[in-house]
Amino acid sequence: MGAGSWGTIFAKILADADTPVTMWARREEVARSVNEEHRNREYFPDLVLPQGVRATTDAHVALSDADLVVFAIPSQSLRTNLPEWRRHFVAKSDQGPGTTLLSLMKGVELGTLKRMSEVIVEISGLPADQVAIVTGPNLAPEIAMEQPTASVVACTDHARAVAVQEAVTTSYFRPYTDTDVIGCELGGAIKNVIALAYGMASGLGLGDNTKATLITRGLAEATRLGVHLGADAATFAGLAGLGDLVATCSSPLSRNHTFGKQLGLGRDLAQAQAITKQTAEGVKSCRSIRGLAASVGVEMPICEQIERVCYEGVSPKQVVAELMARQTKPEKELAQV
Ligand SMILES: NC(=O)c1ccc[n+]([C@@H]2O[C@H](COP(=O)([O-])OP(=O)(O)OC[C@H]3O[C@@H](n4cnc5c(N)ncnc54)[C@H](O)[C@@H]3O)[C@@H](O)[C@H]2O)c1
Ligand SMILES: O=P(O)(O)OC[C@H](O)CO
Repeated sequence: MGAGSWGTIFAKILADADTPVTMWARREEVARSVNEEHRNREYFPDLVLPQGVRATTDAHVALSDADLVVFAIPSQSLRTNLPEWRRHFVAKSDQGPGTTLLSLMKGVELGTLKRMSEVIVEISGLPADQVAIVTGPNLAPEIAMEQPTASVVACTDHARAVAVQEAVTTSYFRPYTDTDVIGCELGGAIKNVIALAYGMASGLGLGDNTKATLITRGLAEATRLGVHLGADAATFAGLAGLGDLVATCSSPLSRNHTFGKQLGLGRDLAQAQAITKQTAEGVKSCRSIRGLAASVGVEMPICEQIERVCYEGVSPKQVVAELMARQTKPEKELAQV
């Protein structure tokens, strides 16, 4: 569900793993180009998609026979789409182990402060055991070129995670399984905000010490929130945590990095949006993640400062000064949790 950057490349992964796939696209021209030319002209004009990838704009056609329903739209748009989609997959879910609902999205919902899998459980009415996520260092343009990467399939039902793992294993995509959905999902959402900070540091012309500090302290604040919300601290040292954080922060292919760089160069939110034009999930998630942290009394100073740059007009230079002026403390605060 979603024929954008990641939806298209994930469809390629499924088809290359011999799992037939029907992509749902919003626009007729996108579905037509996939079916007639085996290309998604808008997102990857030079990439020939496998024969096993079909596309439709009809949600019923995409969903009614699906064993695995994959969501790949911007996080904040999931809630408005799910009630209509749900009608088509819930009936099928009465049979066998039931439909698996798989989120590829990396965000936290504004207002409810829910992770994407929580939104899916709430609206689908299906048990959490039927909802899985895929997350990790997975920049779609690199995977489009079949550059090797690893990823994580997380589900509270281990057997279901293994089934998804089998459905998406290829010579270039190596998924591991995990049952820590909370940690994996938070790792994916928070790294987008830290990548905004890292991009901002690039825009300010700051060097590798600053960037390494952002990655390390960003990981510390992600871990701190995760552990408070029931995640396993070790998850944040893995692909869904450190792996994705490093890839997204350091890659010019990352939309969050690119957006942050524009902010660091002195553009405001509207200007950065107009220049980059793509989904940078951290811009909205910095608000919900900060809200989530506040709701459990956890400090997330980098996320907080990114929100101030985005929504309060504070300059990136000023937030650097404020982060550096914070009260000094021991590094390994987790020991105190
Ligand atoms: N692109 C990547 O490399 C990548 C990798 C891993 C995870 N993700 C995550 O996957 C999710 C989707 O990202 P993407 O890169 O595919 O985004 P994208 O912007 O490339 O594509 C989004 C798709 O959703 C559709 N869409 C947009 N607004 C919609 C709405 N209101 N209702 C229905 N459909 C809508 C668009 O038409 C498009 O097909 C994000 O949460 C992102 O963080 C992306
Ligand atoms: O382009 P970004 O910043 O949305 O990052 C894409 C993926 O999440 C990287 O794993």
